[in-house]
Amino acid sequence: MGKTMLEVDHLKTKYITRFGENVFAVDGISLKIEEGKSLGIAGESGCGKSTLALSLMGYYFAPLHYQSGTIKVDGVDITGMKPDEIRKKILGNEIAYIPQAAMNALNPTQKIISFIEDVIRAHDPGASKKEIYDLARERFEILGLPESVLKKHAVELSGGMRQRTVIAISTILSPKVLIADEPSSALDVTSQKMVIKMLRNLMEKGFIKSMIFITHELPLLYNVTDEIMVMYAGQIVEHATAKEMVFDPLHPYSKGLMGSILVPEKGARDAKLTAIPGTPPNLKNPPKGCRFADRCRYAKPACMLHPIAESRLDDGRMYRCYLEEKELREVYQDE
Ligand SMILES: Nc1ncnc2c1ncn2[C@@H]1O[C@H](COP(=O)(O)OP(=O)(O)OP(=O)(O)O)[C@@H](O)[C@H]1O
Repeated sequence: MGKTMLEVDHLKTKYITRFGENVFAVDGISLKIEEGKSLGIAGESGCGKSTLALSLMGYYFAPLHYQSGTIKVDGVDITGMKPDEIRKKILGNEIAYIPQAAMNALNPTQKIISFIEDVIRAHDPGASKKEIYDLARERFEILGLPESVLKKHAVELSGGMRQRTVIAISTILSPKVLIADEPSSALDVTSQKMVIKMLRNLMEKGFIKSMIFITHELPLLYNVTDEIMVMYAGQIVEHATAKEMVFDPLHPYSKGLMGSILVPEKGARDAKLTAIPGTPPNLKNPPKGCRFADRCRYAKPACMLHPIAESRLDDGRMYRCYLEEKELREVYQDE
């Protein structure tokens, strides 16, 4: 087993609305990522993926609040750190984050090299301009980005190039964990492929030690990550290897999401992806039983009665369902 880069234990975080209501967006999430490994997080819009990303980085600014659980990066517990301490000690060198639509967040009046100077100097105030330029040039070259980009402004770059540049800037300090939230979803297919290739390259070269890749585009994850975690209504409903999740999903919700991957035509795939009837529950007042029960075609009355605990198979695969593995496989086979 490799060294554990990120370990999260029963993390609970919530939004407190201006009416004082609690929205339990991350409700007891546990996960572990080893050095050299990547984890995909998938689920419908609103299931808590982005909130999980913010929570992992200790980004607790109202209305988001920490409730309980622990987060360790390379063995160091960062759970209780203040946002200022997180910014100085963790962000950039321990955990790097690429938010949704990151490529549009670059200040258009700043040159790319000056963003890199900001990131490096936040952790090493004494670094000289030349040292920073040399490091940036070398990194850009290894990642297949032209050196000329360093002297350009963000507005001078195409969308795909801007996104790859943001990724190069965010990972310049070789973080232990990269959290990429929908890093390729706003791009055309060719640029998407280049972004994915770049992320793989960063892992292979050891410039990032581990990665979390968040997306609602499930087919992407099979090509990018070692493991996949499916989230539903703030909880994990299944965590398996990417291969298991794609070819042999166990939880009825994963089955609904993943069953579509093998359909070759994009149109058909999209049609199936939106085909799970119903909508996720309101996280202000989630159901006390299985959160997916009212959309699940295999639900039994007992599913609604009590919270569903996580079950673990012998190979370590986790799923959260009232039905046992054997029952699930039988009902799937009968269809
Ligand atoms: N500022 C906020 N105040 C209150 N509730 C919020 C806030 N931001 C998000 N939420 C709620 O938290 C839940 C999780 O939202 P989140 O954005 O993390 O989901 P997501 O899976 O990342 O969705 P998407 O794929 O659309 O980004 C949703 O129910 C959402 O309505």
